[in-house]
Amino acid sequence: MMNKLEIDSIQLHVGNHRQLLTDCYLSCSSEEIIGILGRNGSGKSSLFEIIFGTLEPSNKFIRINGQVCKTPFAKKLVGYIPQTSIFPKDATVQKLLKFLLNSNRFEDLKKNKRIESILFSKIRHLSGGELKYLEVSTILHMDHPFVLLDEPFSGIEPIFQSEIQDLLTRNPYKKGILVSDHNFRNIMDVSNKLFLLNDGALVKITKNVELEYLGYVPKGTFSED
Ligand SMILES: Nc1ncnc2c1ncn2[C@@H]1O[C@H](COP(=O)(O)OP(=O)(O)OP(=O)(O)O)[C@@H](O)[C@H]1O
Repeated sequence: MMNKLEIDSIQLHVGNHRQLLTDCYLSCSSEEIIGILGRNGSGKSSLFEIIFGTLEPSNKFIRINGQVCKTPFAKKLVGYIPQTSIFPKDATVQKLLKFLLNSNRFEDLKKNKRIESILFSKIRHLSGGELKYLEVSTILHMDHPFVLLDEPFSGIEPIFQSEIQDLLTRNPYKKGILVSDHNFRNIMDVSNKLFLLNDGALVKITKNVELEYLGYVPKGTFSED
């Protein structure tokens, strides 16, 4: 089944009436990977929490398959991997996966060599790369039709960055994916659509050089001079 997530009219104020998000529109369909770039503090994590349903802005409009949805997480429509892990540290990987996944999906994920090799380890003993790989592969095997990934490549060694990219592009259960990170090349490699969160608005990027014009990357990153 093809699913569609639409967000619109997001208004978020923080602190002393500062308006952090003013004009965010995007739509994401099954199998689409949408990359969201933005400078530190531009509001990417806040936007994800709003879409997930755990941060309440002054205004929002979120529709899933045409239905307005106030708390997508409660209806298991959206899964979220935040920057900092929330997986329970004392559980073993196997125990956690059996809890989070149905038996078919568990068997499926267990075939993955990386997962197989850490199955009996405790979460607290995984390396940063192993943990992020586990989190991303797990959320992609859960039931939510949409997944939000906040900085899955940050602080991760190159081999794992590339393996996490592979997880996203394989996307076996055809989820709609929103992914943000400061490693813009990883994001550009995996995404079908790219946005820059700039001055509170989601700006659609169609040519890489626009990221220079908007002051997100240094001059010369994509242009000749
Ligand atoms: N309740 C609050 N009161 C004051 N400022 C806030 C509040 N919540 C968020 N902010 C500010 O809003 C900004 C956006 O934060 P957010 O974490 O969403 O940005 P981000 O783009 O994910 O940043 P980063 O890339 O550094 O993780 C930050 O400057 C933060 O300090």
